[in-house]
Amino acid sequence: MSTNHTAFSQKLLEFIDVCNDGYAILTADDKLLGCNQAFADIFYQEHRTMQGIHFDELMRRSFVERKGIRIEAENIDLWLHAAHQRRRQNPFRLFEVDLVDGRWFLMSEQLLPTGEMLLQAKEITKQKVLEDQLHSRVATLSELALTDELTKVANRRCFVESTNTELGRCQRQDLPSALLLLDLDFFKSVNDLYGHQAGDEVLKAAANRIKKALREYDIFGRIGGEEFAVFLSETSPQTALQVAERVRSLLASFPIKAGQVELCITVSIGIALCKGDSTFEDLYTQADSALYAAKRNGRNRAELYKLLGED
Ligand SMILES: Nc1nc2c(ncn2[C@@H]2O[C@H](COP(=O)(O)OP(=O)(O)OP(=O)(O)O)[C@@H](O)[C@H]2O)c(=O)[nH]1
Repeated sequence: MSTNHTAFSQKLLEFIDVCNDGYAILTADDKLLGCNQAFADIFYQEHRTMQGIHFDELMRRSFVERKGIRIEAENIDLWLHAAHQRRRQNPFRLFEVDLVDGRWFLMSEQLLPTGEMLLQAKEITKQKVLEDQLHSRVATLSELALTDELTKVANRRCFVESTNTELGRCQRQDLPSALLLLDLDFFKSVNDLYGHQAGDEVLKAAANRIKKALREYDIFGRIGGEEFAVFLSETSPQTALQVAERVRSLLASFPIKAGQVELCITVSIGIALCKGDSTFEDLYTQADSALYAAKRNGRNRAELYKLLGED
């Protein structure tokens, strides 16, 4: 080795000693040849005491002492087995790890043809925290864009989009489906007699109660002031009628508490059955016309849209 080379290696070691990034070298049989203190800090260890430790042993310590690398596994042997499937497969590998104490590191593994490995660990906790905040902000914004603020059920846009997707699927697979439009009866008088806030309470409670009468996979949304809608995919006409009746009777069965008062609230429902290539707009118009009939025929009832001449 030339003098210059030796000087370079010596300087490199000095830099590595004070570097914020962790450095470690593993032998071909996976034992720690040496590391700097920044690397040892990941494992809460003193770098001089780490020499000769096998990679597996280092991971076992993290697992047992719950210090260092976060290892979410029931069985460390299985975890090590999976880790060895990923390690030493390519000359270079980059991956992120998180620690039990919440820190995050970007790790790189560089393999020499001899099988020795250089590990570099760069702390990326700040970037990860910002990334997390950004993700949760995006999630909140998407949720706000799709959810009705008052009742927390799907808003009109979300309902229409989801229904269009499901309607298309049912039509492609030739499955029956139905659209229900629900409108609370004489709701204006709730506002007029007890105030807008009581009206809001009624809307929230009614939405909750309607949801209880539905199946997990039914699409339910608030599509206007006191108007809700339900799309029932893979549902026969008989079942659609039963669901509408279940919703109607559950709402009428006991009063809704709104502040100091208890109010008897009922709902009128219009039902449209999907036929052939009906669009959402077709179904909506038909359900709306059936809803109008339900109101006209005395409210607190469900009506099925029928074409002229149908039974
Ligand atoms: N409190 C409250 N009221 C709302 C909201 N959105 C719409 N409304 C009210 O809902 C009422 C709807 O009344 P109408 O469409 O006249 O019908 P109705 O009194 O329910 O009578 P029918 O539908 O014919 O049985 C109006 O008074 C709206 O102001 C809301 O978010 N909160």
